Amino acid sequence: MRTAYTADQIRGAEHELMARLPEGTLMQRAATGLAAVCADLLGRVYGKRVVLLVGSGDNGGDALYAGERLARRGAWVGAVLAGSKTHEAGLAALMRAGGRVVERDALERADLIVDGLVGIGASGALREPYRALVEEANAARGPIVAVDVPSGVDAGSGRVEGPAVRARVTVTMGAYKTGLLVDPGAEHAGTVELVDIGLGAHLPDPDVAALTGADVDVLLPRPGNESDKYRRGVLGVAAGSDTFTGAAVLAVGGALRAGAGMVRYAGPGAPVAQVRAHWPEAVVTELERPSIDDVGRVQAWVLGPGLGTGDWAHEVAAQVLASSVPVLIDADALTLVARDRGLLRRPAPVLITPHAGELARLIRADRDDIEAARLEHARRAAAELGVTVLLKGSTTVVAEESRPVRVNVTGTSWLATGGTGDVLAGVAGALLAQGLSCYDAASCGAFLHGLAGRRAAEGAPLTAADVATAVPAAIRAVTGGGRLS
Ligand SMILES: NC(=O)C1=CN([C@@H]2O[C@H](COP(=O)(O)OP(=O)(O)OC[C@H]3O[C@@H](n4cnc5c(N)ncnc54)[C@H](OP(=O)(O)O)[C@@H]3O)[C@@H](O)[C@H]2O)[C@@H](O)CC1
Ligand SMILES: Nc1ncnc2c1ncn2[C@@H]1O[C@H](COP(=O)(O)OP(=O)(O)O)[C@@H](O)[C@H]1O
Ligand SMILES: [K+]
Repeated sequence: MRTAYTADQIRGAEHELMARLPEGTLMQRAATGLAAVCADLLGRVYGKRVVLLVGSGDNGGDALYAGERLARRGAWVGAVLAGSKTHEAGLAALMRAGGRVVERDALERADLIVDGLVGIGASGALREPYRALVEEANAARGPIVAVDVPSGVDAGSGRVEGPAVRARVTVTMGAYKTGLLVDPGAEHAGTVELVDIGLGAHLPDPDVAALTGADVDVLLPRPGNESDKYRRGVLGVAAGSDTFTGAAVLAVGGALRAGAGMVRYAGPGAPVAQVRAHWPEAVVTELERPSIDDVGRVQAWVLGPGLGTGDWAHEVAAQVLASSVPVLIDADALTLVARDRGLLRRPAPVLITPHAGELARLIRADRDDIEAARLEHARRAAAELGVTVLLKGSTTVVAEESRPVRVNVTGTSWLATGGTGDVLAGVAGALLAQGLSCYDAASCGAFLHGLAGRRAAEGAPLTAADVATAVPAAIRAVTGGGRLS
């Protein structure tokens, strides 16, 4: 599990640790790690031009001491002093090592730029002259190494207001910051390198967590000798309408590929014909009226992709939600629930899988605000609605009350194409039916879906059906393949 923390949590841990160590120890550890990453990126250090952007706080101090180390190895190191004050001891150390203070035009010819403008001490959008410096650094030819967080990215949320550094690498001190895992911050951070400064034992429960392949391996259910199709978990899918048939096909496909023992599909005539044609494996019930009485027993439901939002759909949704098993609510069913929140009052667990637009309707927020502050809104929705929330988009996040938000680190922007969300609903629904909690089904589902997306795309467009096809390969990749139980 990769864990991440807010700026306040990091500051608290640093405070505790600093009290036990000689002054300046942590900054020296940070600078050593930072200089090592810079040296790796430069290849040969001797003779290279390194420009440090130095703000008024300790983030600038880290940059200056790393600059000192690079200057001692023969680099030409120039510091652009941007703040109202400068870390004096750091600047003196750089000077002693042969570094110098330079003007901003040195950025143009830099082989490497070190962004030490602001770290976890920043508040709000960058002010001048930092803004202009960031824009010049982003436009320069040399790669940028950001110290702790890219300046302009809010360390605690990943929020970006105004200009922000676009780093090749971010060298982060002591622990990951939440803003490095969540877009738009994550996108600005480039590759994140963690420098161990000894914070570990002083850190509280994390703010957010990201599953790794090994975590998903542990959580994924596998059939054993005692398994049969019913015990593995039967998923009901209430999706599709005479207008939207594809969503049903894709959701059922995702579920079959993600290990459901059986999938029972229920819908009207047109999607029934399509599901039958694509998936002879599914057990299909054609609904003559909006009733799920004849569908048979299931351990979980996926409700909503392509379902429509009229009276028929409302009645199907009400019946599915009146059942006593977990329900994943997606797409059109989210619209129904936004209109009639009473549908969510049920004793069994609910997982909702909105994109930002759908969540905006559900919690009456602005879509752009949600995109800009995904964590905050996913948390708010989980608390307000009393459900588990999987918020889709460039960074998918899973929120449930009293648990750290899980951030998904797989995925690719090639997934931004019609129907991939229906596949995700099927995948996560199949995991629910196999007994995972909403929290685990959502986060493992997002992980596998993202991995399947990457495998299906490999740098080129994909279709939603390709993503479903690639799900078993994604599962094999995390489980090591072939293990029997
Ligand atoms: N503590 C530790 O043990 C360790 C800490 N470490 C390092 O220290 C960093 C934290 O240092 P920090 O607390 O000094 O804050 P920091 O991020 O440098 O910025 C603060 C200054 O920036 C300014 N400023 C703020 N907002 C602004 C804005 N919007 N636009 C423009 N300016 C703005 C404001 O200055 P002022 O406006 O007063 O001039 C403020 O005083 C941390 O990220 C890590 O790199 C490591 O060495 C490991 C050990
Ligand atoms: N820019 C992006 N980067 C990564 N993944 C994305 C991006 N945009 C969308 N996705 C993913 O693609 C899927 C789209 O789902 P959704 O919006 O429900 O589409 P649809 O309704 O067409 O199925 C989600 O899993 C989402 O996380
Ligand atoms: K920085």
